[in-house]
Amino acid sequence: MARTRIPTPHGPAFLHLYHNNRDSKEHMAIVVDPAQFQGPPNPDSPPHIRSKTLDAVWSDNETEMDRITRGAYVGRLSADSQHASNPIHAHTHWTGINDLIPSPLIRIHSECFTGETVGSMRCDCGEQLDEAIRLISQPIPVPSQSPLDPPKEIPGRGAVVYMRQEGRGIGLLSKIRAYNLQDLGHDTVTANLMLGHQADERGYEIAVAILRDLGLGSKDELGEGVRVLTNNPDKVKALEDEGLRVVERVPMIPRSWRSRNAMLAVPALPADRQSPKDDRIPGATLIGGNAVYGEDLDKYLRTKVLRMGHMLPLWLEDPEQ
Ligand SMILES: Nc1nc2c(ncn2[C@@H]2O[C@H](COP(=O)(O)OP(=O)(O)OP(=O)(O)O)[C@@H](O)[C@H]2O)c(=O)[nH]1
Repeated sequence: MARTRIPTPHGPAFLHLYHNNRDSKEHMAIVVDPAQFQGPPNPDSPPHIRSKTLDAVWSDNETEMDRITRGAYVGRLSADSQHASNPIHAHTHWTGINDLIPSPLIRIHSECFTGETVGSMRCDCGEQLDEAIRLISQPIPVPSQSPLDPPKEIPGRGAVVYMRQEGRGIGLLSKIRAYNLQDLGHDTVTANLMLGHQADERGYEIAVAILRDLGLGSKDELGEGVRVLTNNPDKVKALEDEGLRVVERVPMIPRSWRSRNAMLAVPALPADRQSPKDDRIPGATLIGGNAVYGEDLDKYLRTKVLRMGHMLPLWLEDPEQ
């Protein structure tokens, strides 16, 4: 594996690139943990999110420069600061107010060339990737331990695991064929099935192995269960089945659905159809409708809710009804 620093619009992060022995792809983790840029861990703050394989010594003849080049350095690498990590100290356990701060926030993101690179409006994948990094980077309020202490904040911490599972695992070629079937009127689930695929062919073994390498969600780590950003209950179950310790599901609301304009565009709903806080909504119209989201994205999101059981806290209205 290798790691490097990447500045993002939401703050600094580390990009980790992983090889694996299950497939031929390179999967990634974008680690948000700004405290790491300030130097080695200290026992009074949450542990740094560090890769165990990165910090390990790889061979007897590995030089300091080899370790630095592959990313095993602490703090921010610069011409004045060039020290490889000391694997013994890289995973200092935190002795502090462990139970007062929320567990790290993570998202498993699946590759989407069309949505992320081309900016296709058939899905919201590009927005979701950016939004996930933004949400993970949000400062976390820490309750004060005595009435005399002012409330504090610590930097947001967590990771996006970027899995090379294009088209929910069916690959780009099949996804493009599925798009054409969608243009004939089929939804994303039916289009997959017509091509001989399952609705969702993704697996999470590698994603959980990456998180384990980062010390996140492992049952053997001190207090580091994870909060998972997703609306997909099957994803949460699949992650738990692979051994991830999930302490909370955090909804991943499409950004535009929350915007003021979207809310203003909501037609008045009868009292018996008020939006519940966080549950699957059978039946019904995309708040804001095509004017805000576009027809293709509208259909994509509706199918996620109505056919794949995604938990979006918004009313959907079926135009056919
Ligand atoms: N087969 C197929 N895949 C699609 C289509 N549109 C987007 N995708 C893929 O769907 C995946 C994105 O799904 P996610 O946004 O992670 O959705 P999810 O994991 O089911 O649920 P959330 O975690 O709630 O977002 C990516 O791999 C996209 O390439 C489509 O029309 N057909």
